[in-house]
Amino acid sequence: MSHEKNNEPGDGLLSGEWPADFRAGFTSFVGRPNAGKSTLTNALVGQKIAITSAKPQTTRHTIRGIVHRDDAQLVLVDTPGLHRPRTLLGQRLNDLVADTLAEVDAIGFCLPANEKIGPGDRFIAAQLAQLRRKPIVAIVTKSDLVDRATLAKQLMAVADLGTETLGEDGWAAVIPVSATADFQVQAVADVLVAQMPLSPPLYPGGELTDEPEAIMVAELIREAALEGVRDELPHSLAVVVEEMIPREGRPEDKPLLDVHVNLYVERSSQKAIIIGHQGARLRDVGTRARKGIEALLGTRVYLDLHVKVAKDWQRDPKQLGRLGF
Ligand SMILES: Nc1nc2c(ncn2[C@@H]2O[C@H](COP(=O)(O)OP(=O)(O)OP(=O)(O)O)[C@@H](O)[C@H]2O)c(=O)[nH]1
Repeated sequence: MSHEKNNEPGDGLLSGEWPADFRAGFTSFVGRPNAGKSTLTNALVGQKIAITSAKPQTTRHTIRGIVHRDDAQLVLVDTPGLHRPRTLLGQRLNDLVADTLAEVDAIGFCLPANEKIGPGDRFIAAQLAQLRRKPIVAIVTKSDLVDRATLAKQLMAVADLGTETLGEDGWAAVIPVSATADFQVQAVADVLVAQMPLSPPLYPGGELTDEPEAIMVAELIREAALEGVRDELPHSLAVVVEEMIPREGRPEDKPLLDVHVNLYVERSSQKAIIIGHQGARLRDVGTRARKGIEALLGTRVYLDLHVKVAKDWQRDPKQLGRLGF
């Protein structure tokens, strides 16, 4: 048997056979809030997993998507927006980011094509410079939003930022992409794969995420709950899946999963927003989230949502611990 194509993509862990030049490893996207990290992750993985939104810092959990290819496996660790700590929550997020980055094989630093390099980007670049000798690929996102000349200028400016912060060698590569227009998405994967070590596949094929199902369920609910009210509730919503248990006494071919979930907000005014007039909005959120969860888990779901007020949870270490941060 030739050793190039003797396995399903990523199935090597089970079959014990993979090409000698197979590469596998971890990578993580960093960048200012809204830089396009989640959208790029989704485009690469080909399934909607990470939350995307028009508002900054919605990605609170580290979510991995896996790109399976015949020649490589790229495990994407989606970090929250690296930003200057303001609240305690911000501090925790930054610790999480630093821990995550120390473990990955390469970093993709996302900078939007349509925004001038700013202090936020420089701050992140300076942080990345401290992770000595970790390959960093500069990814110029949203390139569909600018014309060629502007894109060329931005690529130069980004390259300059690399040599300013990392010294002569600068970034491992600079590459433009548009995740929404499907421009250069494969090229980004190629560039990142080139930075991965030679390694057998790390995960069996077909596995799209390494995240506990509960976290993905929580993300789906959070996304549904924020829809249309992001302006009122951008950062003050935490979703905790308390329980996911198969309903007893169901026929084998018609299982039902009971999912009990608490949504935490900071103020009772926010609770009212989530719930809506006579609970209409919450019912709607439940219906939409349930469809997503059923699609994700492949089983029928009974979704039980409760909204609770946890005062100032972003600043209270005890609350943060309870909410899983
Ligand atoms: N036109 C265009 N818009 C994009 C592209 N990629 C992302 N966006 C938009 O930019 C916004 C932010 O994208 P996200 O992927 O959520 O950004 P993020 O970096 O993950 O943001 P945080 O989670 O806040 O850190 C969303 O409204 C996206 O639809 C792109 O390639 N082209």
